Amino acid sequence: MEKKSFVLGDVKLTGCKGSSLLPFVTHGLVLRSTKRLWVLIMTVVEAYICGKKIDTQNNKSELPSKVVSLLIEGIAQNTTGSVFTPEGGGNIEVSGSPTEKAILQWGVNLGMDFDVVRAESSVVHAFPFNSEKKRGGVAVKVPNSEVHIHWKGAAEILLDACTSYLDDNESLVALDGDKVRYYKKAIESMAAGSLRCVAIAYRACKGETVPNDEEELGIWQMPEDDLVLLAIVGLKDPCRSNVRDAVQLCIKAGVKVRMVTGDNLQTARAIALECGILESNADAKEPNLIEGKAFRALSEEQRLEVAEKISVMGRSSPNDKLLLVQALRKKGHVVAVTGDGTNDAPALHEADIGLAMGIQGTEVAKESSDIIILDDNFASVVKVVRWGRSVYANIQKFIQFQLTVNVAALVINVVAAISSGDVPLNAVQLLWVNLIMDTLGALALATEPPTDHLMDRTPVGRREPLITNIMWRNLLIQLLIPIPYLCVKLQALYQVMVLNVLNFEGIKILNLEHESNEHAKKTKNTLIFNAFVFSQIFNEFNARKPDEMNVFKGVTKNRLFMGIIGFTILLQVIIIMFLGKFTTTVRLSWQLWLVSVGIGIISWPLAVVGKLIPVSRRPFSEYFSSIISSCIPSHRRNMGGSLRGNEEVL
Ligand SMILES: Nc1ncnc2c1ncn2[C@@H]1O[C@H](COP(=O)(O)OP(=O)(O)OP(=O)(O)O)[C@@H](O)[C@H]1O
Ligand SMILES: [Ca+2]
Repeated sequence: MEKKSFVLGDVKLTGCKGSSLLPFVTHGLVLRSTKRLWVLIMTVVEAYICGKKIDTQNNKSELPSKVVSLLIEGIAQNTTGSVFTPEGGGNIEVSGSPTEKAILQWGVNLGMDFDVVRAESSVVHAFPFNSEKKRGGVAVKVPNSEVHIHWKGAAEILLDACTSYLDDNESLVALDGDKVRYYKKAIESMAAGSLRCVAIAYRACKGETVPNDEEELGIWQMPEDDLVLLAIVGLKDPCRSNVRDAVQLCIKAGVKVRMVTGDNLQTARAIALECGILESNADAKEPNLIEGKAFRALSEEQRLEVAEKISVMGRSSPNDKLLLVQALRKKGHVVAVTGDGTNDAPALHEADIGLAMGIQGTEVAKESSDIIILDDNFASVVKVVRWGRSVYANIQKFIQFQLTVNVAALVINVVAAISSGDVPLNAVQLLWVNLIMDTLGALALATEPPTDHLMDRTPVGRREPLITNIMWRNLLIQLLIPIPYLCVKLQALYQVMVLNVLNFEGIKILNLEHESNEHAKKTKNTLIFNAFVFSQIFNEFNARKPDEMNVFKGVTKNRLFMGIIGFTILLQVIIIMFLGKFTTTVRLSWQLWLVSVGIGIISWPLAVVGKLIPVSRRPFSEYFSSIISSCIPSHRRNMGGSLRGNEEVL
């Protein structure tokens, strides 16, 4: 099935789970299952070869040639990247994943001529890098009819499979306890410095031990023990400068950022501290910081318990990422996952929102995601949250506006019809009112650009109602405008209220007694209609900011909104002044125009008063449910489950 997609700044939304975009964007939590959103170009900055640390800038001269040639062979053959030398000279170009590129570039610095080295031996079998095993390898046939098995992978894992190393004199030395401790310490110190550690090892086999025919080769397990350690390198992932700020913005917006990576726990910890995911060293301990293996070993209940506390998971497998997403979703969280590799696909798919990376992301990752981050930058995730919240808030604004208009019109007409058999707002007028609120209102309110205020809000829970208590309060307060009119209709308090003037007494006060009864009634109804429309026009400003006092903030920047308000007023004037026949209205004097606008503008101070009334965070619907469930025993039984469900979310 072809996915619809559209590009929004640096993100591209793909339409397979489009509806799930809304919940995420308002609340939730970003779980990065890749470090790539964080970093720029990786480079090898530390290396341990021949049992000692070497200078990565000037390492060629101090190394024995056999070690260099084996390393170069491994780097050139055991890679998914490549090196391109432009014809006629110029800088060489390396391609591949960031890790591959860094290692290839280091190989070039060691004197590797990529094409020449690859032509010298032939690959007989390959085991592509695998996130589960954290290593990748090739078997290459070398000219002396030997087969070299080259492995490259997570340092401490590969180190465990090594039994010897080549020393300065090119002789094979057994890896004794001291040397293993030395290497482990080196890995720890590199990881603490936020370096990604990769080991390169090899093993020589006799040609006869490798199967010849294709079929046998297909099922052949390349030897992965008794390896000779060639090098351990530390790759630096420089953090993008804006990542820390973006993480802080997420935290402020109530979005918890977690890092789940295949990297070593210490590397992950150092990077998390650098990016602000972990605030201090005190934070960096279990269960905030956990290894994939430990998380995997927990029972399902235990996983549910610790999942919420986890900030960083290191050495995770693709399945750990999936388990964490599942646990968090079970806990009622809305989960967004970022990922690049094929290994991230299950987690991306399982998440409420999957965000794949546009540049580094594999096709599989992109296919499993809802949003593609075109610039591979975490700051764009913040943009997604901002825009998503804005869409959600705009829908809420529109709903509130529509409800106010509809309920007000309905109440006016129903009460009037019941009390006097006469409807002040006729069908054509209601059609016009509908046009204002449906088409023009939607255009005006739904196009409000995102504001910083959106990022200060707390997230909206998965089961929170779309119409919040604040919206109900704003709606009810606006209904106070037609109340005087209704009171008159109901023959109560008619002396004091504004719209009173417009009905029974209105004809007298508006000096319409000398006019024909029919004309006087039409003038009164026109005034009601005009005042009603102006109330809605002014209320459209209130609808922009349901929870802020200053409803005019940034209004001039939204040209479309201003244009629509102007256009609506213009159309209203045209209707009243020239299209009376059509809407059964009459022309109004300037005094009555002032009265209409005056009544309409009451909507502004009313909204301010309304916002001073505090509302509870608990949805009104829940109060009703509890009242009903306490009254009806059977209802209580039925509601039990869902109420408990809600409590868990809150
Ligand atoms: N091309 C590679 N060759 C060998 N080892 C690699 C390679 N890429 C990564 N590794 C090793 O595997 C670890 C990362 O594993 P994995 O790719 O599963 O993690 P990830 O979370 O997907 O990482 P990323 O942040 O790069 O997306 C690294 O710490 C490194 O030691
Ligand atoms: Ca990855």
